[in-house]
Amino acid sequence: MANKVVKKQSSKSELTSLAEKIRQRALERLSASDTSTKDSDGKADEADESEEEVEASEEKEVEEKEEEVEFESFGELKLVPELLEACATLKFTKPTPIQAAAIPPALQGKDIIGLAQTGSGKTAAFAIPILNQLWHDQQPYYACVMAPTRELAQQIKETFDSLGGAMGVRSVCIVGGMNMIDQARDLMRKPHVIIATPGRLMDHLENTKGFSLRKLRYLVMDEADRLLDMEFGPVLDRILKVIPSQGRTTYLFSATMTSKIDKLQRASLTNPVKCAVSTKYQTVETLIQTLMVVPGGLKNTFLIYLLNEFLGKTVIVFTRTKANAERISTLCNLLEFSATALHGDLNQNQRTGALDLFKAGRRAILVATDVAARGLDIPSVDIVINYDIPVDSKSYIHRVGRTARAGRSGKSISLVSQYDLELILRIEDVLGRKLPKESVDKGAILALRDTVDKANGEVVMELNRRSKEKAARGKGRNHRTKSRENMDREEQ
Ligand SMILES: Nc1ncnc2c1ncn2[C@@H]1O[C@H](COP(=O)(O)OP(=O)(O)OP(=O)(O)O)[C@@H](O)[C@H]1O
Repeated sequence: MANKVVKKQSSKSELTSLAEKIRQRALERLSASDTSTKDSDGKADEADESEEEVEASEEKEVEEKEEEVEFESFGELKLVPELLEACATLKFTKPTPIQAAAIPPALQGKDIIGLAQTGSGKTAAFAIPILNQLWHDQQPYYACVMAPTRELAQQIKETFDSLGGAMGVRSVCIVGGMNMIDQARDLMRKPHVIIATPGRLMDHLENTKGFSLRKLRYLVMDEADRLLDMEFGPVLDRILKVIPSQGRTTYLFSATMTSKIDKLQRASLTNPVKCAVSTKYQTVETLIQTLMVVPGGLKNTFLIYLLNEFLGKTVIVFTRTKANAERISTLCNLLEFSATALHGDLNQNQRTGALDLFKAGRRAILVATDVAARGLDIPSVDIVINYDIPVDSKSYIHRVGRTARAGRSGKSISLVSQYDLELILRIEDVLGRKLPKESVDKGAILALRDTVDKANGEVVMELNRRSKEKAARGKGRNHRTKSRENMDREEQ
């Protein structure tokens, strides 16, 4: 954990001195014109990174698996010894409920729709049956897993590697933002499992000689509802055209799943079994969710107040826009809360670097857009703060699901301004309950306000300056690659 300069305060005099300290530090740093701890392009893009609205219609389309089966150990699932060993090494003692529900029908060769809460072990629920089959029938390009973001694809690869390493499984991660030629070389090494974002996978299917998925046996869509959305749909349709429909097993997994028949048809499932472990869109019991009503113009101050309250904890702050993520992260650093940003305006090395810094505990705060909302498994996230309320409820579920994972506890706080009331009501509706309000120390807020506002003003000016510089540098540059890169829509 990065060194802490601010301590949790309570009395009024202490608060004033806290504000004074922060102000002092801000002034010192501003005069040194150093407003960020990392390289950033400061692009002021207000593009909305949210997902589409939750589907209201509940159409019945697949057979549901009713009975809940409990297994005391993975041994009862009759897996190959190498997989049992890997589970033991990973300290997976018994299957989680989604694993207990999905693995048996998957081992029988069924198509699966897996629906379970965030952090409940869905990755292993689809990786284990694939690896078990692969052991009996080791072939190149055996399975392909698609994920909506690069970071999630990388994480899924790590799960396949740790579960399949002992049986010699080779996997490759094919995502946007990385070198095509290196990836083509990796593909030529005939890996068994390909984990990919859709745009880049399509690129290789079209352009990499000798690479095809004609013999593919398993197709997995993780965060399937997102992949089946409009934005990925056309690329997905093209991918599905060039992989076999006969003899292919398909798994769809997510914590929130579309129930629209046309979308599910896009995935070309054959008599799927729906393994739904909890009812729709539930969050885990170990997660405490609250909200904080924030008067207009005080959002930044409330955020800094909260970060100070949670000093020493690991926090993800979610924003709706890339520009906000960059601004908040810079603001935090200026006020000496160690933060890093993760959003689609960063190049892939910066994105990977940011996540690694956070995972390693070298930054206590990750300020991210929804690019980090789905799937990322960082076990030590204590708190999720919604700086901006997501415009759809699904996104809320995925964001708060970054904490309280695998049975741990966690907390989420949503900052609600007068503009967000409707959004929060919709979220509460989906959750089926009201979110309790956090109390706030008004004295602390008042004491912090000037310092935070001033620092924020400086940050905005600095980011604008960088943005102009970048625009000037970028003028006349060739943007040929842009349209293709845009197919990895997680960047948007
Ligand atoms: N059987 C098990 N026993 C103990 N821990 C497990 C087991 N299966 C998975 N885990 C751990 O639980 C954590 C969450 O798993 P995973 O990332 O697959 O969740 P998820 O359901 O995909 O979440 P999300 O919906 O957010 O993507 C991981 O750290 C994983 O290693």
